Amino acid sequence: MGLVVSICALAAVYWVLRRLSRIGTRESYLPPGPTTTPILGNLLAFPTSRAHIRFTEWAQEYGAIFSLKLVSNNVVVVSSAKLVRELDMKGATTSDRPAIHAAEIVYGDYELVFARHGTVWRKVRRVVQEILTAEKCSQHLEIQKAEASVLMYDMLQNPENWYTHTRRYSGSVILGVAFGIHCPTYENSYVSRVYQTLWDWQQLLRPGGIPPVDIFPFLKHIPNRWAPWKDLCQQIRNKQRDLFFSLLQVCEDRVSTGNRRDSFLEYVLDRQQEYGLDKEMIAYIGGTLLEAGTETTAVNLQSFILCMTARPEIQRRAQQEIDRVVGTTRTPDKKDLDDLPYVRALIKELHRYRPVGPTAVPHATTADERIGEYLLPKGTTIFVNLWHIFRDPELYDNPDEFNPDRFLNSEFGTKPGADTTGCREDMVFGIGRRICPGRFLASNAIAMNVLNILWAFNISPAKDSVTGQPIPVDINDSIDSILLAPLPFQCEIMPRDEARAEMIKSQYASAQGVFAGLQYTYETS
Ligand code: HEM
Repeated sequence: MGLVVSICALAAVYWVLRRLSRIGTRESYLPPGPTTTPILGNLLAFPTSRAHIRFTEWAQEYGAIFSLKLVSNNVVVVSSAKLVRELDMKGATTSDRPAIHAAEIVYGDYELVFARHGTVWRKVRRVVQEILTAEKCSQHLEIQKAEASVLMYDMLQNPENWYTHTRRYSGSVILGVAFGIHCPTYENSYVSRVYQTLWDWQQLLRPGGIPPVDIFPFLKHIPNRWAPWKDLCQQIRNKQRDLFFSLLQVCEDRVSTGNRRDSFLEYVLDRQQEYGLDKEMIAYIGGTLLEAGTETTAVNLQSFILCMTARPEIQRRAQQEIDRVVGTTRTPDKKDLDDLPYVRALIKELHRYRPVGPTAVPHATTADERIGEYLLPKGTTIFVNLWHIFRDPELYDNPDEFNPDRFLNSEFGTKPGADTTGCREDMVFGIGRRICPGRFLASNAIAMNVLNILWAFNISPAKDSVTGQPIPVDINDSIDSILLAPLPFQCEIMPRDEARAEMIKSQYASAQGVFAGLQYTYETS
């Protein structure tokens, strides 16, 4: 009897050890990837910053699809347009988000960007998609145009603060179209509150921002007194809710008093029953638009200024084209873009060269799915490495060069003979069913401001105060964050002539008429 017990005990130990030894080991059906270590897999090798660069190095070594084991979690990184097309087509099983415990605490399941694939996501996504169609966004072009006039005026009056002006601009546009609010300044405004909460949230989301609870779920159960990050999540949640619900209140008051501003949120409140939304969902719809639309658009503009500072000859060529079509007696209009092929190509090249989200937002599978020749089990996290796709030497000649001409020579900027399967113009906005619903609003913003800024200003490197020599900018510079934002840098922004400066001032004055219909705010609370 004793012998039987001993054999059983040994067998149990052997079984446990075998199971343990498999943890962290890559299964044969997964795509290849860097060598794993027992239990941890690739956890220690997972990049803690600028993931797109490390992912690109791995793609060069292991191919267009590779995998990482984070203990028992599977992560797959896709780095080719062809495979993105497969993801686009297999949206039914690849549209979830990975479970992120911090996001669960901060947002519950209400914030669209992080929401898991389920009833709430479907309901909210439908509404957001409906209010952000190209047609609905065109009804708000007046606000976007007026805000773009303010951006030009701010750059004229106070060019050294151009970085903050782009932030005010993008925040105030969303506040205008979503809530009917105009923020004339960055400081002490709703916009700076949005940036503060976004910053806190991104610090928390960074690898190492909190203990790895998503990989070691038992960490979730550590009592609050030993887990200060739980408090931090709660504080961010409280700050966000204060902001989201105070903005909702503004719109509810308008609806109830009839003092309307025709904003998205008023539209949603009117259809609350039809859409089956509760108050919580509506508040988070507004909050999501604000958080997802503000920094992304500003970063896009900041990258534009960076590229123009670094490449004056491209700037001149675009200005010459605009001058031929628009002239000097009026400011540009978005419709002018139809007659400006080089400027259109410049915008496409900007998205390729500096994608706002170089690894997009990770998706996750809701069922076992085949991508390429591999099996991705249910629950696999999928990153799309846009950075590598847009620098794929099989697709692009000299991919590290900022060169709008490539988009004049072919639809997707690709080199002659390249296989363009899966290439699409809006890939920078994401994949499949989760594609960015704000892409029409964002595209209007970039078009208007690129036209305005090139028409109005000459942008050049700042001069060293002692030597008078231009201070070169690093076109690859970026803040270490999920978005590829340039670090704030100095440049000279000068009106191209006095007549244009006067026109900027008069357009700014006319824009005040548009804002008169909106609620002004310097609100901080
Ligand atoms: C240049 C500007 C922008 C870029 C490059 C951008 C890019 C992206 C990307 C890559 C995603 C993830 C898509 C995916 O998971 O496959 C996304 C999601 C999202 N974006 Fe944008 N975005 C921009 C502006 C905006 C604006 C202006 C808004 C709204 C006003 C917005 C709202 C959203 C929302 C709500 C989601 C989450 C969609 C979901 O998960 O279902 N974005 N965006």
